[in-house]
Amino acid sequence: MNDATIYALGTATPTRAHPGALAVIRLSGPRAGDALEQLTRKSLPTPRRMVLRTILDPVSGEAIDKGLVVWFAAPNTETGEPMVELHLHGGRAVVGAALDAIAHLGFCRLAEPGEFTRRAFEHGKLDLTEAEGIADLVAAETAAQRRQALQQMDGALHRLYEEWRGKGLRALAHLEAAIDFPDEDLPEGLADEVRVAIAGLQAEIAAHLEDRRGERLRDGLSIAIIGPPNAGKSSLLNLLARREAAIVSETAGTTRDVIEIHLDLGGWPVVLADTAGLRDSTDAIEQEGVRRARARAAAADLRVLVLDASGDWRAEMQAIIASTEHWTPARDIVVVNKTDLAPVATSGIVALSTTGGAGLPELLTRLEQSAEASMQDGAGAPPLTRVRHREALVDCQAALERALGAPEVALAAEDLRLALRAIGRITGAVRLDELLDVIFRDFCIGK
Ligand SMILES: Nc1nc2c(ncn2[C@@H]2O[C@H](COP(=O)(O)OP(=O)(O)OP(=O)(O)O)[C@@H](O)[C@H]2O)c(=O)[nH]1
Ligand SMILES: [K+]
Ligand SMILES: [Mg+2]
Repeated sequence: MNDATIYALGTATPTRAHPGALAVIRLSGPRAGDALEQLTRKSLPTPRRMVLRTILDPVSGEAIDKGLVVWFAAPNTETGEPMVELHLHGGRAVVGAALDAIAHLGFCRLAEPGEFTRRAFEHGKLDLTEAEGIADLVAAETAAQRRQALQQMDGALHRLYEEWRGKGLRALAHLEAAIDFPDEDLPEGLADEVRVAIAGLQAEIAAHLEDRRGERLRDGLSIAIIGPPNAGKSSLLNLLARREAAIVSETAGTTRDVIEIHLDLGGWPVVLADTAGLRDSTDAIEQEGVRRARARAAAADLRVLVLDASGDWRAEMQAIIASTEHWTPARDIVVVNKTDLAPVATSGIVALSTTGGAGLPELLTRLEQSAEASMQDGAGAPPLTRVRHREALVDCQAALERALGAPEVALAAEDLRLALRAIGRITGAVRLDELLDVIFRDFCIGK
């Protein structure tokens, strides 16, 4: 499959309304150099040097554009293969003719989605987590998402998972040695050493699984607006969204479904949810709304409780906090709304008026502080970012647990192998010959 030389437009597809000033077309594969020679009718330039060339159609000989081209010689390229970049003018006709010209060469094909990165992985230029980091970087919408993706692309997760795999491999090497070379002089207390190593690994993985920062950052921090009917929850959602996302009315019980909007809160991506007013109701539909509101409040990373300043807000606050699962006083925020009707001056709460906008700056500051605090739980180690990794690590933990409880060394070794295979699945690197290397390095058996 990698015999093919592939090509693709690397920049956005130009449209009539949005032609690009520039367009970059990339080629990768064994005949990328041939392609450049034939498209320019000149020999290859010095690698990694931009040179000005006229691009010609190989069939008609017609000049298509004049642009900067770069030749990258393998293996020191992004994919590990010979590569070419064509920096052209970004209009539709230029880009269309240039792509046609490459097709006319007869030995290149259009790249499939992600194929350049996949080739980089196959040539050992990056592991799967780094490849995923690239995808996340391209998809990043906020500053914090960009930082996390960049860290992952730079190998932060790769190094963490490889470190765990290294620890597991050493423990496995001890077990393998005990199985394969029972008469050899092995260090004493081997079983204990292995036990301690496995338990240590389990603890590290457990802490990593607990840490939700990475997933929050990729998917958005979940914030639920809750409170009694008519407190102004939907008004607050609309104020933060700067549009009429939810219906506002003086009828108590207006909102039924959970309504979500996406926000950038000081660089943190947020999914903000408006919910039904919490009260006992005989209306079956409203009851369902209240059930959903409570479920969302419990599942959210943060909660904003909105109360009506003109009512008995202190009593309502106490009742709702007491009945809300996972209410966290240090993070969750109490907003007393409609302060245009009844002023309040109480510390610890945010006094707001969604109609006049009073108190909005304070609320935004509190929200940003709470978001930042949630995102920084367990900061330091790079966070888990994907369900794929989480699932593999859960499998890994289960296998480690079985290994600890195994009645025989051979069974423990098998479970440990499965645990390592699960980690290897994350990075895409499971090679059995590595195990032998580790055995001989650690023990010098047969010397
Ligand atoms: N005076 C005043 N009225 C407000 C304020 N905020 C909201 N309201 C009004 O209060 C009423 C209820 O607002 P909503 O935003 O629908 O309240 P809600 O909490 O979403 O209500 P439900 O969805 O029914 O639970 C509307 O008539 C709003 O115009 C405020 O700050 N001051
Ligand atoms: K309402
Ligand atoms: Mg509402």
